[in-house]
Amino acid sequence: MSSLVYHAATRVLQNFLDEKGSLKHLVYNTTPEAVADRRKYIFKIVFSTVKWKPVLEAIFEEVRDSLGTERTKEGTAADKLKQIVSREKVEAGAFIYTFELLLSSDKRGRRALEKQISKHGEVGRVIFDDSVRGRLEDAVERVRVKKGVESVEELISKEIAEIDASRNSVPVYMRVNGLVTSTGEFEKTLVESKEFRLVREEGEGGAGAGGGEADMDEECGHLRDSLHVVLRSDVRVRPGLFARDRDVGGLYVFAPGVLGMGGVVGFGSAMVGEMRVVVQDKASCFPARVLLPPLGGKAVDFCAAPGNKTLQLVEMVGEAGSVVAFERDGRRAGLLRKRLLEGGCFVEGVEGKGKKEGGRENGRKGGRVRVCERDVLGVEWCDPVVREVEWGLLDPSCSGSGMRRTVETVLRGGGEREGGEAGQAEAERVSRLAGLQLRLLRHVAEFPSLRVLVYSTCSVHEKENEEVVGAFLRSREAQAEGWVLRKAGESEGLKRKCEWNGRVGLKEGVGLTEEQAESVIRFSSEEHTNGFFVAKFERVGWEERRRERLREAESEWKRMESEKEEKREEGGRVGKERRREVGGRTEKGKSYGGHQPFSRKRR
Ligand SMILES: C[S@@+](CC[C@H](N)C(=O)[O-])C[C@H]1O[C@@H](n2cnc3c(N)ncnc32)[C@H](O)[C@@H]1O
Repeated sequence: MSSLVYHAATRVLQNFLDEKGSLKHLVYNTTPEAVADRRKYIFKIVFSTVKWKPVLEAIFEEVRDSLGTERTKEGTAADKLKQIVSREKVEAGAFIYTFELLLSSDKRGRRALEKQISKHGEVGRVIFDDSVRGRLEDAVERVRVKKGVESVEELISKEIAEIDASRNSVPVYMRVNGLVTSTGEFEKTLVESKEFRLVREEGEGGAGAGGGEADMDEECGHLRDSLHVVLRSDVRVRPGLFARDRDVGGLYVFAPGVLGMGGVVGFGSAMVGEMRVVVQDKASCFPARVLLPPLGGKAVDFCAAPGNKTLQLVEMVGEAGSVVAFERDGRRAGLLRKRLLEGGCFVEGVEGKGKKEGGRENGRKGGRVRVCERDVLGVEWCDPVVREVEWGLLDPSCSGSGMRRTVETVLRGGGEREGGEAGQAEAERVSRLAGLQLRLLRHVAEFPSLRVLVYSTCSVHEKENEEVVGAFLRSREAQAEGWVLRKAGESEGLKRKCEWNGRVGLKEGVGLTEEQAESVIRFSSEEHTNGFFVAKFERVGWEERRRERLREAESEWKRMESEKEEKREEGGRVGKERRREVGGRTEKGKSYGGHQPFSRKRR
């Protein structure tokens, strides 16, 4: 194993511990080209080390305690080990080398390191030094005894072990990006590769070589239930199975684990890399499908990054339509632009794949998209950028409580936190988020042309879902503008009427009537998706309101613009007078009595 692999793994782990990104992102986007073909292995090393980090910390503590009372001779391996484990933040390399030496079940790494340890950094050399190895092994034994477990394997916390085991028990969803390819082409590519076979429901047509006896699950008697067949299939067997999703057009279901450890196997790396398909949970595909902006429509994604739903909207409105995508976070807005360009969009004001020589757009099938790096709450209702938009999608920041937990999130402290102080902090966070979600809904409800608005979260908390919807419907803005709740599951954008909404367990008093509570869609693991929520609002009497509101918007915008202009002029005049007062010189640190000579536009 080349030392480059371990250097890269150490850097990835350090960046992960410094919260610079997810493991996958760091491994696949920040490691040098020289180790490109070893990335899967690097991911494995770092992922396993992260998983064992609590145990490694306990081992370091033991070593610290035993060496702390010992007078080690300066410059010896024992003395250096003492320094390594005593640092306030133990460096990433110490975790990786100790993991390989003591805990990894795959002994190849350890053997390779033993042979070539001189090529590694000081931390690696110290940990693999024969004179300290015994101390480390003793420390593991003491940790095991303290925890009262039989074997080293049992040291991993039950929680992490469970999550690790469940990682592969949910399907993988891939949505065909119609801006770059088509469902027919996608199916054909997969089937012709002989790597995959399409499992079809009875009466379903299309490309592929499915159907027949193999589509039956004899064990449980489910016949031609494609989701079921795919879910139960073995990801290691070729050809693998995949199926069309029954609710969302262009969405495909693959067996759990089809995305290899950290990477995408075979066909996927190219397809995902070229954004011909987007790995997107089924529930997260619903908001855009429920909104269903028509061809030529003017849509808006109020909280857009990283852009999965924006891509859907751009495809739906087609060449004659347009999409405005807001994102308040600069870094995420950059990511949004990049993904939209790579996903085949024509992004206004940005050169990229969307444009071809001679100014013609390259294979463009979708509408233009304008990325606005702005906080939606700072966008005036009469601002021309939103004045014409009719189809709105609001997918704001939320607690993410519906997202499946991963080893990474648990180790970062993002596990389920109920009760105690952590529970209290989480409850406060959810309340704060719910407040922001409601503010956003009330704010965008006044945009003059908006006729349909879809609200979604990846939360399972009623506080962020039903309660926000109820409070919005009772708000002054919703009442004045005529917003009402519609049945989200009956949208024509779905392949079939969606009647499951997981009402079970819904607490009383969330502020919705029985009928309203049945109009929203709640996803849970029972639907083989992440926890998710979708509500659809429509503006009653939209056509008449729109004309009137547009007139008001135009004159209000003019008034605001001229007020701003007056202020600018006034600022300039006062500034000149002040300068005259101080003899034409601007003195450093001089206060102008709190007056700002040049007012900044509110954002
Ligand atoms: C849940 S994510 C959106 C995911 C996105 N819809 C997708 O499917 O890829 C929420 C995003 O909205 C952004 N956001 C939150 N509040 C915002 C606001 N007031 N104005 C603009 N963007 C906002 C966040 O920075 C974050 O990137």
